[in-house]
Amino acid sequence: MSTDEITLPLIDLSGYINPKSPGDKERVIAEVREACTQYGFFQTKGHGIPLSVQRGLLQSIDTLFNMPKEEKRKLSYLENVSRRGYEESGVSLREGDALPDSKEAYYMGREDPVVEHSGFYGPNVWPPLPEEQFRGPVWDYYQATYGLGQTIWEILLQGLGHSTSMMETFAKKPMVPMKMIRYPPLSATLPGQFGVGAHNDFGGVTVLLQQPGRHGLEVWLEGKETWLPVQATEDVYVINCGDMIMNWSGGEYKSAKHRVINKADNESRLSCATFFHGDIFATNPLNPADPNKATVGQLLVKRFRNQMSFHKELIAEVGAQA
Ligand SMILES: O=C(O)CCC(=O)C(=O)O
Ligand SMILES: [Fe+2]
Repeated sequence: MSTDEITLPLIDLSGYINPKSPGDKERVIAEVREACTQYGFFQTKGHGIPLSVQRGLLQSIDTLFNMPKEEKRKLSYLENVSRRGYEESGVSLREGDALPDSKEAYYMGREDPVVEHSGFYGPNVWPPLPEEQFRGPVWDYYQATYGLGQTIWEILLQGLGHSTSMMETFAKKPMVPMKMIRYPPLSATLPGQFGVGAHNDFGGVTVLLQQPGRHGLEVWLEGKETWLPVQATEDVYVINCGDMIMNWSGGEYKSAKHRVINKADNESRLSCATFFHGDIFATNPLNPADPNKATVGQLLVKRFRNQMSFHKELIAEVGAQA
C-alpha cells in the first residue's frame, strides 16, 4: 500500500460526548485506543467545538499576526516570566536542524492572576486589540479545546482500563499551553527551511486546528519509513499523543514524529495547538503502579530546560535533577 491510500483514522467523538445507545462510548474508546496504538494520531469530528468558535479563533490569529512587526515584538515571550506572548519567525531551532522554523507563534495558557511556581502559572500577555477582536474569541476557543483535551485524556485512560476519576488528581490545575501559529508562504522561506521541523510533542494530548484547505502537516509512519500528509479539513481536528503519554503507557500509545511544510507559494497557513499536559505535580495516571514517580513538571523542565531557561527556584520547586 502506498501512502496515497493511507489516511489517519477519522473518529466521530459524538458517540462518547452524547451517547445514544449503550455501546456508543465503548466503541469510541476502542477506536481511539486503536488509532493511538497504531499511529499516535487521529482526526476527529463530532468533537462538540462549534464552527463559529473555530472561525472566530482563526480570524483573531490572522488579526494578531497582521499587526506591525514592531508591535508584535513588544509582546515577546522572551520578556515574560511565564513565557507567554510572541515568538518571531526564525527563532525555534531544534538540535540537528540546519535552519530555524519559519513559523511565527503566540503562546498563552491558563489565566492565573498571580505568577506562581516561578512562572509555570501566571497571567497571559494580551495584545492591544479590541476585546471582541482577540481576547474574547481566543479565550472562548481556549476553554473549548481545554475541555476537548480533558475528554481525550478520559478516553485514553479508559482505553487502558482505568477510571475517569483519575482526572480529579491529574487535572486539578493542569498545564494547558496553547500555541497560535502562522506559517509564511513557500516563497518567503529559505530552501530547506521547514515551517516546523520534525519533532515529537513533549507531553500529553495535543488538540490541533488547521486552517481549512491549508495543508502542510506530515506525520512520520514508522513502519513505512515515509511521511504521511494530513488533510486540513474544516471542522475536523487532529489529535495526537506526546512523548509523556507514550512513556507512561509503556509504549502502548505512540508519539509520532511530525513536521509542517507550507507548500503554498503565496498563501500563509494558520494553525493552533492546545497541549493538555496535566497538573505539574501529577504522576503517571496511565499506570498508577509505575515505579517511576516523575511528575509532569519535572518532565517538562527536563525536556525544555535548554530552550526555556527556567529559574533556579522552579527547578528546585519541582525537584528536577540539575
Ligand atoms: O501547525 C501544525 O499543523 C502542527 C504544529 C505542531 O506540530 C506543533 O506546534 O507542535
Ligand atoms: Fe507538534
